[in-house]
Amino acid sequence: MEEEKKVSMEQEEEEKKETAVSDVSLKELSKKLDDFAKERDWEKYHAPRNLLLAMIAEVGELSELFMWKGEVPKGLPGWEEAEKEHLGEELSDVLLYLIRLSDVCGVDLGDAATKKIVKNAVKYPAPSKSA
Ligand SMILES: Nc1ccn([C@H]2C[C@H](O)[C@@H](COP(=O)(O)OP(=O)(O)OP(=O)(O)O)O2)c(=O)n1
Repeated sequence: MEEEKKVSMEQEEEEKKETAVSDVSLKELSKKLDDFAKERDWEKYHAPRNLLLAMIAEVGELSELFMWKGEVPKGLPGWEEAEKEHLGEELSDVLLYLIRLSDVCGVDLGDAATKKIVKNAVKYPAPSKSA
């Protein structure tokens, strides 16, 4: 009985790992990054300039994946699954450092980005469709 319970818990854990977490918020990620830094006593390293440089280094790693490939069509046809997985990791590193940087600078990134989209729309109005 106990053994069955253990097996089903293990199955549950495996399923959890495979389920995509696509609707996570910036706030949730920010909290996870804060916990990650606190648990390792890494807050002292997470100063704004360090985080900015770390993010730029990750942008370099992201660029390497596209280097010398010529133009890459949308959807990345022909890329192997492993390459796409690697791309996801590099994109995540950039995003995570950006979120952490915003956080330690006291910027609410979700709010700032939402306001910026509105500002962009005012600066670049869409052409009127009624003409
Ligand atoms: N001081 C640190 C070091 C790492 N990380 C986290 C944020 C990034 O998501 C990831 C970066 O880890 P690595 O520096 O090991 O970089 P990579 O994962 O890209 O490994 P590699 O450079 O070996 O490919 O870890 C962090 O928060 N603070």
